[in-house]
Amino acid sequence: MTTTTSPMVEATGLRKAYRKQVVLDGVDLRVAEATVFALLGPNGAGKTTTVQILSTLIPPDGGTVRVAGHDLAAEPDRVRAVIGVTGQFSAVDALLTGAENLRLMTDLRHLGRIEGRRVVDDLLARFDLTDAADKPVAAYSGGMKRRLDLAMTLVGRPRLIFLDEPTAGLDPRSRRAMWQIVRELVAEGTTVFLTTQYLEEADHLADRVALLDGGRLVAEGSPAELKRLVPGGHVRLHFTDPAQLAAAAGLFPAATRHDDDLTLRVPGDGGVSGVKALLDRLDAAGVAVESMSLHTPDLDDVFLALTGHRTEEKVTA
Ligand SMILES: Nc1ncnc2c1ncn2[C@@H]1O[C@H](COP(=O)(O)OP(=O)(O)OP(=O)(O)O)[C@@H](O)[C@H]1O
Repeated sequence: MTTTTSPMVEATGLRKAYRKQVVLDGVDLRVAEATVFALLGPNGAGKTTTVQILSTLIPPDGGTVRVAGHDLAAEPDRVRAVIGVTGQFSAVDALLTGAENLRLMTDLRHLGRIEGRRVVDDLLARFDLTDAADKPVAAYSGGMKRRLDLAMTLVGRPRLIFLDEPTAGLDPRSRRAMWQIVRELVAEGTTVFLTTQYLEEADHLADRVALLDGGRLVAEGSPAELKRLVPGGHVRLHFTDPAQLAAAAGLFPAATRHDDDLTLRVPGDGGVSGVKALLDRLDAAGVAVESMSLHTPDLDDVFLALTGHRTEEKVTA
């Protein structure tokens, strides 16, 4: 893995408003080379706007950005030369075949016939599209289209790739295939800037995660660091008899009791020894528990704790 002192992306005080609606309200970002950075946030949080600014598609109202050491405002062409963008602004032409789409990209890059063909064949094979190479993209599945989109971006050998919600709407298998491709790219030294609404995706893929809400970053860190921001997990005990719930609540003073649904939340990390000790105590006291469930904090809990809502919720402006 490559390490450099200067980050691949460095944004300071990014601001953007549409009329009176402030979309980005002073956002600072640093993305190290050959890492995955995930920008999380609910619908309308400003993720796509951030990607559009960082990839030179729209100008910010304020703030400075450097990409691979180049100032975005002063040297946009140099920035464009090192980046690739895929996702919501897909360049894939549905009427052409997968191979034709890729050839279009190699022609745009003036790769020449022989080199162009080699690159197309390599990318088709790498993205598991060789069998579908001569089919029109209109007949591709969602996962195949995303893979082709990313393959087209790679023709330009970008050092930094923006993936805007790369697995939205994909089935779990296609999602995992995309994650594997991203990991391989990063292992080769590519930097990936990802936006996603899926916290699980960020958890699996990202070295650093930033949570965007209301135009500001509310937290930034590795998935593990962010999870440590929220209180630990708990064991939830379910009862059928209010008297049994009361008895259990007496055993665990730190627990939170919910009389409406007859549950007791006992703080704990969900580890085997802690759960066993808890069950042993209930058993020794002769308390009858109907069922139990374990809950460990995930990024969803972090987001909820920091913003008061979950990422899937629609934010109304
Ligand atoms: N060209 C535009 N003109 C006016 N408002 C815009 C424009 N582009 C984006 N917005 C508004 O800015 C806000 C942020 O949009 P953006 O697309 O960046 O959010 P997002 O986090 O990417 O959301 P999603 O997950 O839905 O893509 C939204 O309220 C959107 O309506």
